[in-house]
Amino acid sequence: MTAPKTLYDKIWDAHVAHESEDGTCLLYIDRHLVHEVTSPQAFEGLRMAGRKVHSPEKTIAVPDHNVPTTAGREDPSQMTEESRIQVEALDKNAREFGVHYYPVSDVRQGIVHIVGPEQGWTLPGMTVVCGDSHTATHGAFGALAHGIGTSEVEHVLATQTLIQKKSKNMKVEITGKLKPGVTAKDITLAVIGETGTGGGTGYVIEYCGEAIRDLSMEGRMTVCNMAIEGGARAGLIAPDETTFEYIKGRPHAPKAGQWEQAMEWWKTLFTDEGAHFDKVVTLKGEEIEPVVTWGTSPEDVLPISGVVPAPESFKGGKVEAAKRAIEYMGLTAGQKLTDIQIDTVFIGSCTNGRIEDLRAAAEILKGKKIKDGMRAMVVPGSGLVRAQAEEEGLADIFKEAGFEWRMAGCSMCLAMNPDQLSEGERCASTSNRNFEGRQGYKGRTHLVSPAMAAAAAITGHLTDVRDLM
Ligand SMILES: CC(C)[C@H](C(=O)O)[C@@H](O)C(=O)O
Ligand code: SF4
Repeated sequence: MTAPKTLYDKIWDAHVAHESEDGTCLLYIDRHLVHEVTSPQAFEGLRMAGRKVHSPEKTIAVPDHNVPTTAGREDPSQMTEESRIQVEALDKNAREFGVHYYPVSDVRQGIVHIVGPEQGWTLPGMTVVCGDSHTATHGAFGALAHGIGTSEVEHVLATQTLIQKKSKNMKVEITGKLKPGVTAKDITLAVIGETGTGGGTGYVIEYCGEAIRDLSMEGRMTVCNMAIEGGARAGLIAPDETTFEYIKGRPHAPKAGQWEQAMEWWKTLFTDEGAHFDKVVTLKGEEIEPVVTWGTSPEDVLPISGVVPAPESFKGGKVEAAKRAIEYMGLTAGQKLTDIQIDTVFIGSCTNGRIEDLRAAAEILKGKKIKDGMRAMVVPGSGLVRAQAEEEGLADIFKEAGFEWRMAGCSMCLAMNPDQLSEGERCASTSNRNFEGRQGYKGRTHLVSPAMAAAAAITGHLTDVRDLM
């Protein structure tokens, strides 16, 4: 009998094309997602070497980071020079090298990590890479998915392989049931609050347990999306009926005839009884509260009922970091989190820009208005999410509440397009990073779930969404 394997071991073993004595491997890559920020030099490298894209049929390109989200955005004059150059380069490269391409004018355009699963490109047991750290999102399907650098993008374009060393196995188990008002975003933030941003360094995380099994595919994507903020190479979840159900019928999913064969492989994708994990973290689902970040690192997580911590309550170098974070965020130690006033709300990003996220926010906003003076925007993760939300009447709920209803893109998640915070503005954001200046120069970010973002938009301060339910 062979030794029991983890899900990660199984996917890894199935993709190793060559292994060197020092353990460095050449991995076969099933899907390569490409966006405009990290690909221009890679394509240019190919061009200069006179090479072609090895597997254009496995390469998917979509502009997302720089694209404006307002009407008339096809007009290049809406972008800064730098943004325009990147978007135009992707357009030229995608067409010239013949890869799958969803330009801004295509309703399927959106954030690469939302478009991939939506179109059925991401499937269980695959290796998926992209020149983007949030590629971890695709791990929700039981795929080994992670970010790569621009020189690796060029390598994958040219060879459909990647040089990698294997990470260690980590298990994150969320037992039991979540309480009402607690979501996948709260799980993933709570895990980072527990492990810290370095807790996953050197590991691939497998998320498991009843609370994970109970999540929809979209919730699972939210969880895996932030594996990277926990420091992990990738995050993954074993596929099950929820996964297969989601995939079936998507444009690039296996068709009738091929489906059964695919399922044979997919059904083997679970961690064997007794397989070894190098690290295990367990959280009780029923103990997770709706959470927010108070500082400038995704690990600065607290239940919404908490107070801004005293820097002295931290250890070692963290004391100084906490002092700086509190100062940057314009807060005082001991201040109740629910007393923090918010002036901007951003609902979107590859963490929380899917239809269920919009439904969750709309559910809270229905028939209500956002606080006077509040700037609030919804940026659907793809054109198809946007269309679906319009069809379901969610767009009307957002607009009637006072939200701006935008076109798809990364938007204020990292402010590479015109959607930015101005100095000192404070945002409740459904994105994944609260770094200094991430959403605009000297802007301040509190990471929350979509329902919590909606609650803050109504009250004008960080709010326990359960008070509005
Ligand atoms: C621009 C891109 C390389 C970057 C990433 O890799 O994550 C961005 O998507 C982000 O979220 O910060
Ligand atoms: S939505 Fe944000 S986190 Fe996701 S890819 Fe875009 S910039 Fe990165």
